[in-house]
Amino acid sequence: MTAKLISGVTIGKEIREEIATSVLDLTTEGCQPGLAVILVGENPASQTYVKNKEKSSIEVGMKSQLIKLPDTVSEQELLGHIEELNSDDSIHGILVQLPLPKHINEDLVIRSIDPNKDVDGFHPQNVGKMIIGQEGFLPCTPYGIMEMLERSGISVAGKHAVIIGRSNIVGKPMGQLLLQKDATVTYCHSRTKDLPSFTKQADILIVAIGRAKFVTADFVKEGAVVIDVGMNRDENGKLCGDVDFNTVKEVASAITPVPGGVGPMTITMLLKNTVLSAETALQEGRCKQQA
Ligand SMILES: Nc1nc(=O)c2c([nH]1)NC[C@@H]1CN(c3ccc(C(=O)N[C@@H](CCC(=O)O)C(=O)O)cc3)C=[N+]21
Repeated sequence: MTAKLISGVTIGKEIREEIATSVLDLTTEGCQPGLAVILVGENPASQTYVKNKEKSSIEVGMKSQLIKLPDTVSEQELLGHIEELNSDDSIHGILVQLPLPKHINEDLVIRSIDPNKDVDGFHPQNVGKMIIGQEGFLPCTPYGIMEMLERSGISVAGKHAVIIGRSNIVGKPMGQLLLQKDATVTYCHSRTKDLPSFTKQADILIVAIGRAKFVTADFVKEGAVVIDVGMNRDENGKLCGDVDFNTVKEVASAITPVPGGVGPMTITMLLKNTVLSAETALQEGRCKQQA
């Protein structure tokens, strides 16, 4: 059996077309959505991601603002930039690229972002709202995965979803979103004993561990849906996921590739959240009238 490919590029493109329409409407109404990205330091991977975000936001017609700071920047100065963006009515989304240098307190930085502009969905207020099912910004990677499943016609209710990884930005919220759609959810992590005994039960397997090609065919039940959140470099320096794509595609019923899977969806949902934020701002009269 060869699995159906779930393309984040194709599904992302479909959603970005919807987003572009909303951006045009908002712009006509005097509220062009604006996304600000703060990048601290010169990490090449981060620079690539940030460039990608900037390009994508411009493609859908948004205003994009990139603030580049040296990795010696003080916490106070960084907080000053966030404060300024918080009170800028032409900015609806603020993203501070993580990770930050060690001398900066990441939690403090995240908490300083106006929850109404927290398009990453990392602020504790948005995390709390997600857990109790209230409206707020959903974290982009899990949100993108839910959209991929839905738009691929994969139902979640009653399915056993097994998640490998328990980070605050992927694993934990992923389980919550799946639970909200009535999946039975199991979390696995680095201390889980006999990992394959759990993953082999999965109807939907979400892999977010950060180890290249770690999940092989013997971890996967015949017919399972496999979502690869990994972003690694293999021995040849090529981008690869946490899933051994070539063996797993022979047992899975559907699988996401890397690149071209979850990554593009993460950026798509960032744009979606920025549009949602601008729509709220317009409704609440917080939108700066633009030329
Ligand atoms: N505050 C914050 N928010 C983030 O959302 C955030 C972050 N910090 N720090 C880093 C991670 C990583 N991340 C990616 C997004 C898209 C791709 C992506 O589009 N990847 C392409 C390939 C890109 C390439 O060729 O390198 C793909 O999978 O096809 C990758 C990685 C967002 N992150």
